[in-house]
Amino acid sequence: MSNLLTSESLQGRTLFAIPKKGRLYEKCLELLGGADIQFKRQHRLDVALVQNHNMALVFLPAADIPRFVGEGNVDLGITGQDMVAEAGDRVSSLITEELPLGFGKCQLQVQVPEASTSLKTVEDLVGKKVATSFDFLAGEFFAKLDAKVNEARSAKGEAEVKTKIEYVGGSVEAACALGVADGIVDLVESGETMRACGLHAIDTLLSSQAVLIRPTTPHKRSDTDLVNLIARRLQGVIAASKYVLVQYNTQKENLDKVLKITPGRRAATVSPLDDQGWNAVSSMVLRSDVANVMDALEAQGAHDILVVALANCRI
Ligand SMILES: Nc1ncnc2c1ncn2[C@@H]1O[C@H](COP(=O)(O)OP(=O)(O)OP(=O)(O)O)[C@@H](O)[C@H]1O
Ligand SMILES: O=P(O)(O)OC[C@H]1O[C@H](OP(=O)(O)OP(=O)(O)O)[C@H](O)[C@@H]1O
Repeated sequence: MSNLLTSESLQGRTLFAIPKKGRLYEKCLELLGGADIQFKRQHRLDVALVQNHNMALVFLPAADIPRFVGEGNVDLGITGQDMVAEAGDRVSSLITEELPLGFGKCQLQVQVPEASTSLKTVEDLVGKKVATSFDFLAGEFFAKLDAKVNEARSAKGEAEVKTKIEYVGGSVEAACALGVADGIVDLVESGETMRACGLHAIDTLLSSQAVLIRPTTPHKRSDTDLVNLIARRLQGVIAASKYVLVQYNTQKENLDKVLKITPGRRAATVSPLDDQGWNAVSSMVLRSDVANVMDALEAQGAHDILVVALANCRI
């Protein structure tokens, strides 16, 4: 295979857009590995041919992926739900959110200096300056708020006010300290960045996580079977990360009680043990519940409780 990537080498290939850097990048690579999508990304190249499928990966800024997917330039993409919303109704109406991916979880929040005595609610920011990289969503949010506040103001004969949305490309949290803005709209996960900058959140515009997206109307070039196959594989990897398999032995007289604790997704598998009076049980359990489930099983007399991680699954 030639090392040179040209539009000809992409011809006929299904195109899958992946964030080229940032918070979602590493997780996306793990996901692709789990789905056995094999590729080598050459230094400085934002396109990589997939070796075991008629597919190419295109590494793009997370913010551009909704538009490329919506307009059918690529057949599949991963980005944040925040980016889909920020792309606006025209683009998001062209996109189907195929699968929430369970990582890149964060919230888009309005933040103001914690020490401020005059800025306590979002209404206090009306007519002031707000810095953000999400100028569409923040613009929509404050336009509605402006309208509400202005209705009350006009009833009192007061002049209209308009909140000024100031676009900044990054390090948004610095805007208040630098005097560029009175408040900001930015993403919060742990809240560490916000607190380190002396800010606190006073409202939430949306909650977001990474999502697999595809064009609602596939491009005529698109290989729908391959797109569906990849989506199913990714779904398997995500499900495997959410669940574990719990296996244990129980006396038959306790079976009803332990099956209430581990009912399984469809039903638990119950097998005889080579010891009359005992059964072996295996059941899928949400990873986040597993410690509580083990405690409860032990309290009901279950023995030899094992938790097995799933490398992959189809459910
Ligand atoms: N702190 C965070 N925790 C979890 N997910 C986040 C966090 N910050 C951002 N994200 C998610 O990752 C996406 C990409 O954000 P990121 O800050 O990595 O952007 P980027 O594309 O690297 O751009 P830039 O570095 O220029 O800001 C966001 O749209 C959001 O969905
Ligand atoms: O609540 P926290 O866990 O502190 O995360 C929030 C921070 O993460 C994102 O920025 P990132 O670190 O990705 O860099 P950026 O500012 O360059 O976008 C976001 O813009 C916040 O600054």
